Amino acid sequence: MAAIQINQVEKSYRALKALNGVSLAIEEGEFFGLLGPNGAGKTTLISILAGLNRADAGSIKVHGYDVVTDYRQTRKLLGVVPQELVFDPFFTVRETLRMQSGYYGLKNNDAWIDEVMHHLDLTGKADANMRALSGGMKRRVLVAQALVHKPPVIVLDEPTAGVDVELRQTLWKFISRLNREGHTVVLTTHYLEEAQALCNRVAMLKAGQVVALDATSTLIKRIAGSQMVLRIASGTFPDELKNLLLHPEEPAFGNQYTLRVNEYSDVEPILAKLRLSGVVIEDMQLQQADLEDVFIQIMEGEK
Ligand SMILES: Nc1ncnc2c1ncn2[C@@H]1O[C@H](COP(=O)(O)OP(=O)(O)OP(=O)(O)O)[C@@H](O)[C@H]1O
Repeated sequence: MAAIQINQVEKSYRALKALNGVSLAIEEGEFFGLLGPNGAGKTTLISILAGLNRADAGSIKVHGYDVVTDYRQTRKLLGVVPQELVFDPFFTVRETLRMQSGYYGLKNNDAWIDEVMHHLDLTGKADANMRALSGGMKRRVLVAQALVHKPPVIVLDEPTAGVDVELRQTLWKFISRLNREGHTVVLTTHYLEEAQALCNRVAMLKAGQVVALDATSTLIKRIAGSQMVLRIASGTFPDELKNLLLHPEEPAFGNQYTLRVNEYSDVEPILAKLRLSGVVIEDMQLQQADLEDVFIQIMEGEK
């Protein structure tokens, strides 16, 4: 059974179709990335999943339970870290986490609360009032709050937007550990490097539709290929290689040319053609394409 089964979900805000028939299944134990430019519909999808918003059509199931009709079950299965920081400023960190535990009917949850605070480097702030915390610290509490009931499915909406490197590392270490222990993790982020490093599989949303859905490594291999960056010391770049340029419509950047190569065996014939046309190479680098290249290609609509 899928951890999350999203079936033909539609949502409009007046004339704007924020989600236009989204379907995808996230398996138990996956570390899944939900990517897309601003306004693609990621937060709308997560808020429907979390029961904070209603779909106009379609359904979402968590471990087989419907997020609308079986809300009591799905809210126990899910731990959602929202994008926005909303807190009661008069409570301490520990009180906030105890209250959240109470909300799930958990008494005597202190051992786990202590462990979560420890892993998120919050122990030193346990008795500080929420209003006295920095934005980064508040975000840690938001993560801790979503984890008090040890949810099997953890959903993080832009958890690292605007936070420092230290928190990112602390957070990813802890979330990766929970994932290794069997928790399903769904992440939205604009940091594609982060998504590439963490997510086994990603979906890309564009204008409310899924435009790519695959293993991260497959997407990178299938779509982007590698790049060869050449700097020419002398000679003229031959016309017959211009079809390999990554951006043939743009003028060359200084003496630098970026070519698309699919395999290492493509490199030698390119070098031979350059040599024949009298080009002397000053510098050459082969760069493996990354998720950002894939993202840009897909969002521009060329596959
Ligand atoms: N409550 C609302 N009322 C009207 N329009 C909304 C509302 N919430 C979202 N939208 C619109 O729906 C579209 C999808 O928004 P959503 O926040 O889901 O995108 P997103 O992919 O999460 O974007 P971001 O990366 O900026 O967080 C956007 O065009 C947004 O302006």
